[in-house]
Amino acid sequence: MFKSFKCGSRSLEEQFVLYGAGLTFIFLVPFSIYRFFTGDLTLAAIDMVMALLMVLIFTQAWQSKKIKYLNRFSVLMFMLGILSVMYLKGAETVFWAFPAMGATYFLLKSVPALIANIIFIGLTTLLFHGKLTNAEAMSIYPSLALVGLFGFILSMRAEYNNNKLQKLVSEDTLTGIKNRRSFDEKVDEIIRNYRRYRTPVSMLLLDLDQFKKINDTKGHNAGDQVLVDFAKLVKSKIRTTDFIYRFGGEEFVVLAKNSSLEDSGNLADSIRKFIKESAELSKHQVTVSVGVSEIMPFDDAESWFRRADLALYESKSAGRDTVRIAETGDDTKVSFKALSNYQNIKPLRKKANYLICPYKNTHSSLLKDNPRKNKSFKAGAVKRKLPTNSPVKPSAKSLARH
Ligand SMILES: Nc1nc2c(ncn2[C@@H]2O[C@H](COP(=O)(O)OP(=O)(O)OP(=O)(O)O)[C@@H](O)[C@H]2O)c(=O)[nH]1
Repeated sequence: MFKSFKCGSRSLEEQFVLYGAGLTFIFLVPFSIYRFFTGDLTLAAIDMVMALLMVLIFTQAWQSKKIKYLNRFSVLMFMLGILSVMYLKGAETVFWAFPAMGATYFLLKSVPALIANIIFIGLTTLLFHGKLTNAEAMSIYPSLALVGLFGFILSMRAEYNNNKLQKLVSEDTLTGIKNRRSFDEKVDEIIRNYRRYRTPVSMLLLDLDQFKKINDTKGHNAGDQVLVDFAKLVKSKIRTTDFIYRFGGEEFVVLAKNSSLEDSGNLADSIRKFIKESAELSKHQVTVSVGVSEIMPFDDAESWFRRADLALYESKSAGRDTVRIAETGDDTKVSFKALSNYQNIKPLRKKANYLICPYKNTHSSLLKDNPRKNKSFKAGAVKRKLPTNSPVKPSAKSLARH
């Protein structure tokens, strides 16, 4: 139910299992001891077994953080425990069923929790079959059914609100694609995975060219529609395993998984062409500049993004409607490895709108040479300001690199 919300390093759902198992253990142990000393050995044993199972659930949740199966297991244990108590002690202990039924809605999603509760009520009916007076049956079964029903409605409402909230914080309201916040989260996740599996991932930073002109000449609504169409078109061009985000304003990012610098360069160039030739956008003469960088072993979120941003800057400087790739390479061990990955990239240099920008000693010199070096990656969109009398001629510095 709380799947998406994180609190510290553990999700609320994980915390709930930990607190739930811990508190249930603390609650059950005195009961077990009391029953032991009052001679109720069977119930004392059931309480103790339940308490030990709570210790098991707690330690598993603490270590593995995979609480999906633990939740199901907890529900099963709760229900079996209550059914055993009701079997041994009779209908007067049925009130223990209510907290157990309520707990299922915290531990499972609403529909599985409802199913679990229906099964529980069915088993309770079998257990009490022929043992209840009509008056008892008329109060026990409807009350169990109502707890199950209201729990379900509450849980559905919480899930609905949770999903709505999740959408609000993670999506861009104009284009419907994921927003900057989701991008930050995904980049962190990709970097964590990359450090472990070393699967290549590239970042394509896309910036619409002279977008201000569209707003100024055709109005803000037309500008909005261009952004919507642009997001839709790029989304249709990338693989379903890739991700697209609106980074801010007229700037978008694609994260291409399992994609080397060369593959991503080709992808970026095909997006550039696709946008230029698309029926929806060509009437506004929309073009896009793209900067591409591939994640490197030494990267953090900022340095990876910074390379794509520099490549985009080069792309804008070179007259817009182009793709630039930030190629890493220096004499350090890390970059030597990186260089050997790019042996096949040379043919791309021949393409007119497609040039490779080798940034030497990427990690340190990027931050040293970049005029926006003090801007924090997380602090807001970095903006580059270029002369608006497009097309800007490729800068001598940029061409000199090649
Ligand atoms: N319609 C609309 N315009 C937006 C939105 N967000 C940002 N903008 C506009 O996007 C424009 C961006 O302008 P600039 O940063 O000068 O960039 P540009 O005109 O694309 O020029 P270059 O990037 O240098 O090619 C600004 O006029 C913003 O007002 C939006 O959600 N809708």
